[in-house]
Amino acid sequence: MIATDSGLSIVELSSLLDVIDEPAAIIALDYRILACNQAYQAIYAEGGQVLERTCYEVSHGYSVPCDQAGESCPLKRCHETGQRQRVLHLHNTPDGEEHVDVEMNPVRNATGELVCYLEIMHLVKEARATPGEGDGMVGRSPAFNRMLELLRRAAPSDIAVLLLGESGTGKELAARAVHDGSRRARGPFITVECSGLTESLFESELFGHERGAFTGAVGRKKGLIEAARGGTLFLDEIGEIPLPQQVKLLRLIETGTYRTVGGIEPLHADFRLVCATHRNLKQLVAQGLFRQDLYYRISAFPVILPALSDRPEDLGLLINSLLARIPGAEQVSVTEQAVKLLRQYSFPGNIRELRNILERGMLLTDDGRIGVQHLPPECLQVIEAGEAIPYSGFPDEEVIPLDQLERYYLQRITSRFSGDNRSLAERLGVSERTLYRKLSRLK
Ligand SMILES: Nc1ncnc2c1ncn2[C@@H]1O[C@H](COP(=O)(O)OP(=O)(O)OP(=O)(O)O)[C@@H](O)[C@H]1O
Repeated sequence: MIATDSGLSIVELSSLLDVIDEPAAIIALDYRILACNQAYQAIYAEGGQVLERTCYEVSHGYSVPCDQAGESCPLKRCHETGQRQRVLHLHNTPDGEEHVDVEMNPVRNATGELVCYLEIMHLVKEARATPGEGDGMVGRSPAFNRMLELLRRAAPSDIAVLLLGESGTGKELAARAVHDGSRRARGPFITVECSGLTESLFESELFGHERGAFTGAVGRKKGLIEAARGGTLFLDEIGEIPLPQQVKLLRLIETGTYRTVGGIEPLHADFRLVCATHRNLKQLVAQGLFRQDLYYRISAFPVILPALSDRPEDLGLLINSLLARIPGAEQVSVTEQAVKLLRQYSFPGNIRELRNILERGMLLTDDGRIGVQHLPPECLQVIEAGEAIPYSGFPDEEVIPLDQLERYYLQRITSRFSGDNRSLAERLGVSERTLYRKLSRLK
């Protein structure tokens, strides 16, 4: 059809698409693939043929269009709006299902009538949906995908991104993803850990200092702003910066210039700003602990990182990915029962805590299988509505050492028992001294 309209054969059209580096295809109004480039063929054909098959079948293995399979369909949205559409999808690739940023463009004839679509697949390198090599983000849950889509939208521009999320949710990895997806990706990525920086240290670290600027300044020192030239400056834990330093930061962001400590000449800064905090910045502003003007400067594009408990679908993937990344844990696995128990745990320390649990479990297991008995006691409680309730389903097939069982039980009973330790000891049939000794082992 399109080939006839344009006078080009399918072969010519496909070779025309080869000028596009990424996988690209011409899709008919009825979802059939009319032509595609070699990059598309390499990813989606798997040695077979893709022409005349539907895009949803080739990309997802679906028998119906994406919108009928519970996903947003860029083709349908393109048809409805007449505009270019971009959506993040999980697609079948030779490496398994991976994130793809799908761009759907309308193609019109001389009278302005929509005749087909040009689909370009931007492969997402900043995140993986299958366990594999590398140290970037992994995830495929709806909450993770929404966050990834926002990061990808923000990345190409120089807009200031503010990453908000609990500790251990992956804010540093997200900051890296913004950098890697930006036009500054070849430039430096400089992290500044803001908590614990005193006023003088803050200035000399950030701005650098001249020789003799203060006692001990024996030579000129390059500041982190200079180090970040042409790249990204990542200010981690920005909520911890005291007010006097906030003024200096604001001046830098507003004017784009700074002076080294002891220096006279104003220097031009050239960085993209990404900030992160686990604090509620708006609340800090209301309490007068964070400057409102600085808040608006750094929060042009806020992105909330989901807590691990908000992305339960990712737990298995994260476990496998983290095990592949922990040195020496490549051959280690987690038993089904232990995974079941982890699924019920709330992970207040998020992915960092999961990583710690796996590292610890790896050291405790002798046979390379992390079982229930290798999990820390806090995982053996189901947390519901903020209150600890006992986990009652100990698996029959895994032997739990009795002293661990005692610890679980003591932990559980002390959080629920309303009386004092004397009456608890009495009910447990031990002396108060014995109870104290046992309780002190829990800490
Ligand atoms: N999506 C993810 N996929 C794989 N690993 C992750 C992911 N998110 C976080 N991690 C891992 O979890 C750990 C904590 O991540 P990170 O330091 O980025 O968290 P954070 O939010 O910056 O924490 P904090 O606020 O305490 O600084 C790191 O080991 C990181 O590699």
